[in-house]
Amino acid sequence: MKNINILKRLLTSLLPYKWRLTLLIFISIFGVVFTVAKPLPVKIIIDNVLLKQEFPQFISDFFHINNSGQSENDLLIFSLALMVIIVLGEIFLGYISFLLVTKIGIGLVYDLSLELYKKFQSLSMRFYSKNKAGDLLQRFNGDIFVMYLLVGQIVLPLISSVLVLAGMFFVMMLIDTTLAIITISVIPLLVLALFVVNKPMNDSTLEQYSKQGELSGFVQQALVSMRVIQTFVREKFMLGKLDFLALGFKKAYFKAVTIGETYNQTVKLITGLASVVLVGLGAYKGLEGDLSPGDLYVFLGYITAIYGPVTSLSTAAGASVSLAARASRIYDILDSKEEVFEKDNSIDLNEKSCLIEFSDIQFGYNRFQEDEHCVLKQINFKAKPGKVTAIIGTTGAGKTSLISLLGRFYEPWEGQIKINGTPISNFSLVSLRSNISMVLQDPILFPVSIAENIRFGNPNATREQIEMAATLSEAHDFITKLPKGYDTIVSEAGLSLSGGEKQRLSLARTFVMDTPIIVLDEPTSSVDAITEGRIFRRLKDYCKDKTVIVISHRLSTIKNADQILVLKNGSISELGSHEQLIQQKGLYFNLYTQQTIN
Ligand SMILES: Nc1ncnc2c1ncn2[C@@H]1O[C@H](COP(=O)(O)OP(=O)(O)OP(=O)(O)O)[C@@H](O)[C@H]1O
Repeated sequence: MKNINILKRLLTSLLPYKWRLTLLIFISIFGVVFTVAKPLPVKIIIDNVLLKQEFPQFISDFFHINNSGQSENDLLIFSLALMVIIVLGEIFLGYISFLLVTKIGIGLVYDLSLELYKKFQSLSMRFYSKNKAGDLLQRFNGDIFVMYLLVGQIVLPLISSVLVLAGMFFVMMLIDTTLAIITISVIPLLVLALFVVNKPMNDSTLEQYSKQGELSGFVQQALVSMRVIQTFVREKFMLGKLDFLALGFKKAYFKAVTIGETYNQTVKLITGLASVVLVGLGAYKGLEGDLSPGDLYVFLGYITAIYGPVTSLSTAAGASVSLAARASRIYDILDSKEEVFEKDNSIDLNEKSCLIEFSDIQFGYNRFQEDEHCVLKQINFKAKPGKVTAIIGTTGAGKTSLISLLGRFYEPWEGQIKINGTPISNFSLVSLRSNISMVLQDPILFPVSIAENIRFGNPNATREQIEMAATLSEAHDFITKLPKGYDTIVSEAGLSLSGGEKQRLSLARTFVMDTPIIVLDEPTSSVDAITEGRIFRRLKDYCKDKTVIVISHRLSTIKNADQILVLKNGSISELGSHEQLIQQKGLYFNLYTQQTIN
């Protein structure tokens, strides 16, 4: 049932192509006429030219041929001309329908790629913590391409095979009813075979592609972590893991192919045996004089030809099972619930200065699941414009989780975050996020030029603005020393740059955005203390009226912040200025004294 629903959904995706599809169906109908008419010229040559039989009355009437005066030569030429027309017609229609099928098929792949990528961009971070990038890539690159087969291997063969079978059945009924019925009785047997094999074929195809996804996910992860693998000398260990996954894929692949091929061969067996019965019966009827040699030729021609549409019908049925299985992997993503969504009447955030207010925030990652636990509890604080709010705390205290809520990458379980008194859920996501520049812990760069990497924060930034942002983040000097300066291409995952250089580029990308809210999550953890000091001094000037939230483990960096928020096990344990917190002699005091001694 599930497969039928998926196929229905696939078919509705053909709606934008209805006119091309209609043209394709018309071409198929013409094609059927040619296929069905194929043995007829030879039948005329055998029966009416060689054996000099008369045409049946209805044919003579239809073609206005006078039976008594028919000339063998004319008939021969007519039949040969008919043969040439049939060959040319088949070639022409085959070519046009191939082009149409390709155009529709590749169009479907294009449509779905856009839809899927759009969905990828709308899904929250929770989705990405649950799904491996490699498997998603496999679905995007591999599974989407099955759409290409929808028209070429399912819709078109189904239509043309049914039409060809109906046409042949009609002509066969005119010649011999018994043989026609035996020929058509093959179809229920094929349906039975498909019914038996449907579930195992579906399950094994799904397993095959999910194993392939796991394997490519592992390889992708290994490729970006090659340095760690080599540093820890874990090549053998990783090879063992790959071997395990590859073996799983090998087994699943073999199982899926075996089931598919068993079905194909069963189809061949059924149609092959039916052909033997038909040839035997036809020849017997020919001997008895119930079939003319020309009719027998037509029958034999159809028996061999009928194998084609019947096989393609059953192949189409088999392909639809595998297509449904792979399409379900795509629909699973398209149907994933967007945890963070916009209200219909969302408004734009359009303020020069922003007062951020966290009220009674409760949050955790795996709500309503076995491992549900609260990561943030009763968070209440305000971050004012023109002021720097620093967040510190032990590892895993919930600092990154806290700022993720501000950009609505996750939704809080309870409580509200407001900007200038309006809940952030009232703002459109685009406007909310375009007002926040965020430097994340892991500076991710793209394999494009340095200038393009910085411009990612603001596509309209001029070269001058890019260089200013780079100066602000202490990146300008090292960039100008690179062979091509700002036009140097950052290699895959930024491997050719040091950690500190990547962080400074990431900061420049943020500064070029020029937003009223700036969030920095350990932005300078890999930068030396002197450079870091210079960056923060510049930052203070730059952020004069901006609301800045900064997370850092280096207390020397944040001791000048206007307020410091100390997180402990997901709750705010201390809040105040450096001097106030030192006087409290709590966690901040301990951490600060420890770092100063070190
Ligand atoms: N995507 C996630 N899914 C489930 N749990 C998560 C996820 N991200 C973080 N956590 C958990 O939430 C808790 C808080 O993590 P968070 O990253 O916010 O801490 P942090 O204070 O920023 O730590 P650090 O200083 O190490 O960066 C941790 O227990 C962490 O394991």
